[in-house]
Amino acid sequence: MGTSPQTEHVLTLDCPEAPGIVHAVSRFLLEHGSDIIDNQQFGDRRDGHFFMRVRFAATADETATGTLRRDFAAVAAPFAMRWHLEPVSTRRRVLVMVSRYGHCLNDLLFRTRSGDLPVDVVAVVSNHRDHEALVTWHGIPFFHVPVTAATKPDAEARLLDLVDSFDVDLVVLARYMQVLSDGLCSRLAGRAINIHHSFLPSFKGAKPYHQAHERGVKLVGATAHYVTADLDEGPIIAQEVIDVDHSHTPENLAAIGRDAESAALARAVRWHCEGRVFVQGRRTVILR
Ligand SMILES: Nc1nc2c(c(=O)[nH]1)N[C@@H](CN(C=O)c1ccc(C(=O)N[C@@H](CCC(=O)O)C(=O)O)cc1)CN2
Repeated sequence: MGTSPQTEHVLTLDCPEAPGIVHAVSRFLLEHGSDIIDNQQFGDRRDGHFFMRVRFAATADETATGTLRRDFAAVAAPFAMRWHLEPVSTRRRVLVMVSRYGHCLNDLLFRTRSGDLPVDVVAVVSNHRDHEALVTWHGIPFFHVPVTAATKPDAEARLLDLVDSFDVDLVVLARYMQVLSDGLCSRLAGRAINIHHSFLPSFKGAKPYHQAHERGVKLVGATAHYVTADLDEGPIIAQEVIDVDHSHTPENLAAIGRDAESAALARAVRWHCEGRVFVQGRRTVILR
């Protein structure tokens, strides 16, 4: 359409299935002089729910996003839509939590530093000091928050203070080996992603590689999922698997698994931050 400068936005929405949803969205964009760049949608026939993600270019003036949001609210209401409209350039603010194993943290920091992952890691929290030097080298604030059964409530209150003070959009558990309380999980619902070092639902809990070795599996893997109060039960976002064989010890499996963990977690963080992930009960819909 126009040649005037444009700003790219992403509109994500979900609502009960109904006639005219796509028509209403495309008419709204046409009336606001916008070009659709790409569009993904899914209508779940089993539960009658509809999901949509549209990337579009709108006229680039500073009021564009506010105007689009104000006007889209009127389009969304009749369909009872849940929706978000965000400039593509918005970089999500991420707080990473880690314990002793640093491979997923290191991978996330490298990907964000190299521009591969469009997020800002604004803080790192750990119950150990192992990775303080790495995080400080990246110029990111590091917070040592030790956790014992007695100190867990204070530790979790400290984490929530940091989430608020750093205006965090997403908490990433990059091999953080403490179980979060029900209360913390509900405060972080839909904005905390964990990497579990197995191909769920197999080998939940601690020491999945030993469980895998004992069972004699031929694939090991990793699962990135939203954190819920039920350990390792959260909606799955991304999974990765790697071939293994009888010659691999549990330590070999853990070493092989590190690549799967880093890859699955980075993909889950990217998709979440690009607005591609919709939670539907215990499951997710990924529009990509
Ligand atoms: N509420 C939740 N908290 C956490 C989840 C989750 O799914 N829901 N995932 C874990 C990560 N994790 C597996 O992916 C995991 C971490 C820790 C344990 C565990 O049994 N921890 C022991 C302590 C271990 C230690 O101190 O090293 C415990 O907490 O008693 C199991 C699975 C992150 N949190």
